[in-house]
Amino acid sequence: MIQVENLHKHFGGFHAVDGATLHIAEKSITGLIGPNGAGKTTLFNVIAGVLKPTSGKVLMAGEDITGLEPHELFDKGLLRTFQIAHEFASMTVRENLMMVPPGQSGENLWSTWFHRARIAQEEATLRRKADEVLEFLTIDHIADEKAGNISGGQKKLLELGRTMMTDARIVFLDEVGAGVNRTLLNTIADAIVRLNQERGYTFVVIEHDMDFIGRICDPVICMAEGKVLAEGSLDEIKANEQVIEAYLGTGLKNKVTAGAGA
Ligand SMILES: Nc1ncnc2c1ncn2[C@@H]1O[C@H](COP(=O)(O)OP(=O)(O)OP(=O)(O)O)[C@@H](O)[C@H]1O
Repeated sequence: MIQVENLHKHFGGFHAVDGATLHIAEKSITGLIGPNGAGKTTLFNVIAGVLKPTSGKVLMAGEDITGLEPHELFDKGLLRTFQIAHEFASMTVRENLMMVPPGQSGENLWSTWFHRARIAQEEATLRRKADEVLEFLTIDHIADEKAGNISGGQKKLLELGRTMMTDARIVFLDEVGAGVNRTLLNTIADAIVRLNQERGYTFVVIEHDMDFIGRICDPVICMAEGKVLAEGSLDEIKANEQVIEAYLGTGLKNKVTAGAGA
């Protein structure tokens, strides 16, 4: 579905992404792992239009989407989640969802917000959809909470919920598990798997928690120093000498060589 060909992203003389080539299969939940500084987030940001590549290509279903703006990619169903913006913290969880009507690009959110007549017209439909999303994610009990007051894990679920208000087909999730308790992490994992199986979402997930990766991701792609080192099941990745070498000395070695996915 997404083909990345010899992608480079340089910051001055520093090659954060240094010739990455990879394929993300349609309807997969692809895990992207690698030691700190491997270039995972930079790669995400280039694919999702947040950063322009230095060189290389990104294709989506054969179409060249290299360097498109995030709102153009959004219209094609490709988006990466972002933390709930500061401005939305004082709105309720349900209102945060209702701010993201299908086919509505991020750039237009504010203009929509100011055109309250249009909001009013669509409100009933949006509210119903938002409530369905909250129920799907099992966070309907916090619908009326201010988004700024909910826990880190609930915020992650809300980020996921925002994608469900759109016509998303492929969603990039960066470090979903950071600072999230185990129970909510399980809820997030379940939601990702259900969205994948029941609604045909494709996911690309960056995560350092190998249990989480092992539980939901196949295949797993390992990056190091801006390049793709290996791709396969987590067990295959864990047995790969180059991968083990890349993790040596990072403190993550034990995480990649033990436990997860086994
Ligand atoms: N805007 C920037 N300017 C200069 N260097 C940058 C910039 N963004 C990222 N880098 C550098 O590029 C390298 C790759 O960073 P990136 O965040 O993509 O890695 P990562 O694999 O996501 O790491 P982590 O797992 O720690 O989040 C790092 O050395 C980082 O310092």
